[in-house]
Amino acid sequence: MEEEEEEEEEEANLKSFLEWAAAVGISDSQSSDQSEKSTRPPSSLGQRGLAAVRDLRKGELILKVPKHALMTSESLMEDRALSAAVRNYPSLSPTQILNVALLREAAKGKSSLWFPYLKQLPRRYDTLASFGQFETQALQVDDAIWTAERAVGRAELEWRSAIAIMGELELKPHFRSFKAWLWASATISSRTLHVPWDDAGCLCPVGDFFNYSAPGEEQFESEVLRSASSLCRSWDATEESDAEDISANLLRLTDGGYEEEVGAYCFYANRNYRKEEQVLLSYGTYTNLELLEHYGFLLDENPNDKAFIALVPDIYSSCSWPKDSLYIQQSGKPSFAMLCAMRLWATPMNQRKSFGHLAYSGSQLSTANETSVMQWIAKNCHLILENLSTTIEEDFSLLQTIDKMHECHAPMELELGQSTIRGQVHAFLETNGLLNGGVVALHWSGRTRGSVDRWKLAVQWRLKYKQILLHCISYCNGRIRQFTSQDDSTNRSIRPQFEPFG
Ligand SMILES: C[S@@+](CC[C@H](N)C(=O)[O-])C[C@H]1O[C@@H](n2cnc3c(N)ncnc32)[C@H](O)[C@@H]1O
Repeated sequence: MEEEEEEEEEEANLKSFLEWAAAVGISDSQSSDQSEKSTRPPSSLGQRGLAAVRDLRKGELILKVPKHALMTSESLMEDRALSAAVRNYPSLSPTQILNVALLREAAKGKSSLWFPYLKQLPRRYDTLASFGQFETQALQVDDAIWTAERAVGRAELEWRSAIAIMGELELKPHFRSFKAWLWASATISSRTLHVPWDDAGCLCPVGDFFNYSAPGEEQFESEVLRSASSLCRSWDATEESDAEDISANLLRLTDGGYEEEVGAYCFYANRNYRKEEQVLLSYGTYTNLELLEHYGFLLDENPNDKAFIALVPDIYSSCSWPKDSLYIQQSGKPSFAMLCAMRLWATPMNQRKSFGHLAYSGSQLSTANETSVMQWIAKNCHLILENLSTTIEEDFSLLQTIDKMHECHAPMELELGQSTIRGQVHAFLETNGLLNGGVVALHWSGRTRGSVDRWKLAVQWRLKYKQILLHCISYCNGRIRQFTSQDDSTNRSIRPQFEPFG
């Protein structure tokens, strides 16, 4: 019943928002003819989003949001009290200012110009900053746990340093709370679009309804090759020099932007769409952990996903590649830089200089060297998988159990086969206060549903991580098998400097 009421309320909010959007001139077609409309919310595709109402061609303008409808720090500063207060706190960052301004606007209720927009915004987000202790630990991998803890810590720090201005603005305690701050900062993190005049970006009504797809290969390659061409030039065209390796941090692709001459934020179809298909936008190139951190979701198939494994300090110091370029790709293949760095590291110190050029060009140095590198990587991926507290199979079962928990709302009806899973479900119920004297509480509040969703995201993330490591082991073993079945015609007599399986 509670859920039904919520859905009805959401529908009503969406309806009044769309009426408001049309009234402020947000338009999804180039003409006023309704048959020319290109998109409509909501999509019938799970996530709230935008669907094509007719076939769309690549490059076609699909949405225009005039500047006066954008919510930016600049537009919100028309509130004199706000702009005066902001002047008194020069150390606040652009994002903190937008955060405060958003909370102040939300606190105005119906008297805000953006009320219909604010009312239909999600009430809850699953970005990493909203992860509790249990959900954070469920990520299992140290790097990810650290990223989540950093996100929470940063949000808290930013909130603390904005308490004074929120007090000066006399925001009600509810809007000054850390919970409200997290809501505003997740709204900004997951919904703002880039504008040239403010680092905090803008909230773009209707424009923020587009869901995400990773940059398409075609689009990705042309953009990457263009922006990375200068780097590529110095590299040999070896099989490892795929564009993905070089470019990950070079670009942030989008399919829309603010156009000064039009005075509006304009969105274009990034490919052809069939009628009823969901129109997606590429917010940029993100790993699953980054998507989780900034947007609160992850992709089942993310071509930009990466798994980082701890390398010995000597590897980092023996090369000039930045640490974040040394990773395993979604396919399981080590990144170009990771291969170069490891080949060099596996070269005796006195030969590194002479083989540096070859290593940096992405070439294999010798069969022995390559075999050692592959063995080292495979062995370490194995060790990591062994040391994580659940296996891939257990994570799969746990995800099924979590889905059932969602459906039946009463976990005591669940068949909890494996003891690891039983233990994890028990820990979840206990952490969320759902075990009343050993009996599972039947009432699942919105808060509990949020915790279940975030827990599921954490398990999905760690499962993807483990699958990348597993693919990597297969990749390395495949390479080793290749070497053992072929003559070492490229052996340049460099001996590995370590015994991987010592
Ligand atoms: C800019 S909003 C897009 C519209 C959003 N779905 C809504 O309900 O308003 C970005 C948010 O949409 C969701 N989202 C976007 N793309 C997604 C995808 N491919 N899969 C799952 N969720 C997605 C995430 O919650 C993300 O934080």
